[in-house]
Amino acid sequence: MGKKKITPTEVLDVRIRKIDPKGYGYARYTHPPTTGNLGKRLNLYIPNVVPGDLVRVTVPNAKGRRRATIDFDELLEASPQRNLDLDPKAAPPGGVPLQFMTYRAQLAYKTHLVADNLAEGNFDTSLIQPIIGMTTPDRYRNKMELTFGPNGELGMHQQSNYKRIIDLKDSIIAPKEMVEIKYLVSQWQADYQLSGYDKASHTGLLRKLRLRKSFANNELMVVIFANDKASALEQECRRALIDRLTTTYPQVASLIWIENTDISDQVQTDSLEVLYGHDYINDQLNGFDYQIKYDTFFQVNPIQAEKMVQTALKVAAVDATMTVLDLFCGMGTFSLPFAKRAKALTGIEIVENSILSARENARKADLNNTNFFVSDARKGLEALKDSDQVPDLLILNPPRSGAGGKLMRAIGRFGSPRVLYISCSPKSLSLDLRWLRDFGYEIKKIQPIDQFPHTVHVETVVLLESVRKK
Ligand SMILES: C[S@@+](CC[C@H](N)C(=O)[O-])C[C@H]1O[C@@H](n2cnc3c(N)ncnc32)[C@H](O)[C@@H]1O
Repeated sequence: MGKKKITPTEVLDVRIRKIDPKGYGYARYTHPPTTGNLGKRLNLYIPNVVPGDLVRVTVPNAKGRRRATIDFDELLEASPQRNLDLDPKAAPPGGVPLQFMTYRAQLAYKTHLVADNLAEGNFDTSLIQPIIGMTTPDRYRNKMELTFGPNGELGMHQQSNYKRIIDLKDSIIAPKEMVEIKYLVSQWQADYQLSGYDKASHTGLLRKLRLRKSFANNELMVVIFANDKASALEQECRRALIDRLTTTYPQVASLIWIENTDISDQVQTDSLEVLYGHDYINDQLNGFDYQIKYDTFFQVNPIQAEKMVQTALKVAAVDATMTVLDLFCGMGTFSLPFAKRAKALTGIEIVENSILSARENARKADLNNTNFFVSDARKGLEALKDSDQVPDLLILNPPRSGAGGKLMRAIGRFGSPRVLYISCSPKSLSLDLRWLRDFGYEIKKIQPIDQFPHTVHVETVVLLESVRKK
């Protein structure tokens, strides 16, 4: 049997051309004629770099490869877009692929992202307003979700290898006390020798740690997802978790244990036990109170969320004569401020807990002109179709995957004179908006807002008007 041919490892110096949608730097290497691999191109995807960096990489088996995802060995030349305050090798991972880019460069990158995606749909990109950024773009998140690994890790899935959990040391976007609570929980786990969940064998107790924080009220929620009930814990172990958390952090207003025995990684609930406090925390946004449960969606960056709602109100120019429909309304982040100015507002949302909160939040704000109901957005829209009143303004703020063609066509047929689309994905935004063009809608305003510094995501508020003659 002939020996398998081993092609040599190559050490290459490459310049980063751009950041791809997942946050990897992209570099291209074309093999020179002398290597006998003439003109063949090797596409390299390199984390923790910025466009313009010159880096050295070692690529195993380079000759026959077309692509490689690989860490760099050495930063040979830093791009002007690089944040030189951060040690290029020292910063921890954690869903923040742009953390090495200056914040100014991040904002420019995101503006391009919005423009490129809208240009692909042949939309007028001259309507794009200067992006609204943060003054201090660090430690802004009010929610973190960490995974327990089978070897005692507690952190994030590695981007290039989902099975591997990288223990979280720190994160530029997590509030300090969330990072400290991570250490506290890890210590408790080690002291009581509790196993982390192993997805492959479906064994191990602890699965996920979800932390939520109200910046406005200084309240914390700690949620542990486990493969068994809390009653499986010994009394002392359970007591230690509660005592350690609540004495060190008196702001813990809710500690919840959720049993999730499902084989899939989806967060689901077999049973829920409140170990301490309530099953919610209270937060505020734009002067409204919001009750947040473990599974209710709430905008993750409260400082920017306030600016986003203010922008939406300004762009849509709602007044007391207008009726509003808010699809994907969540707990009413947009609904409440809009209802305060409008004649009436209907909100539709699929998560029951969110609708219960939205009703309660509206009641606390003395808003008697709201009507919230649990439904899939498209089915809810269908149900409203037969009522004689088409709302003057339709708001939609779908998840990152977008609304999709079926719903967008239904919105087009529904025929509200104005549509306000708030999107956290320029790609799905551009795809969704193309559907509305066929129904005679034109874009009037486009406002990007950086809700997610250090990540590749960006929020965009778009106002459309129907220009079709009735
Ligand atoms: C990006 S969030 C926006 C929520 C709200 N507008 C806010 O700002 O807080 C999207 C919301 O859509 C909800 N959702 C997801 N799929 C849905 C569907 N098919 N129909 C209705 N709501 C849905 C989610 O539960 C989530 O609350």
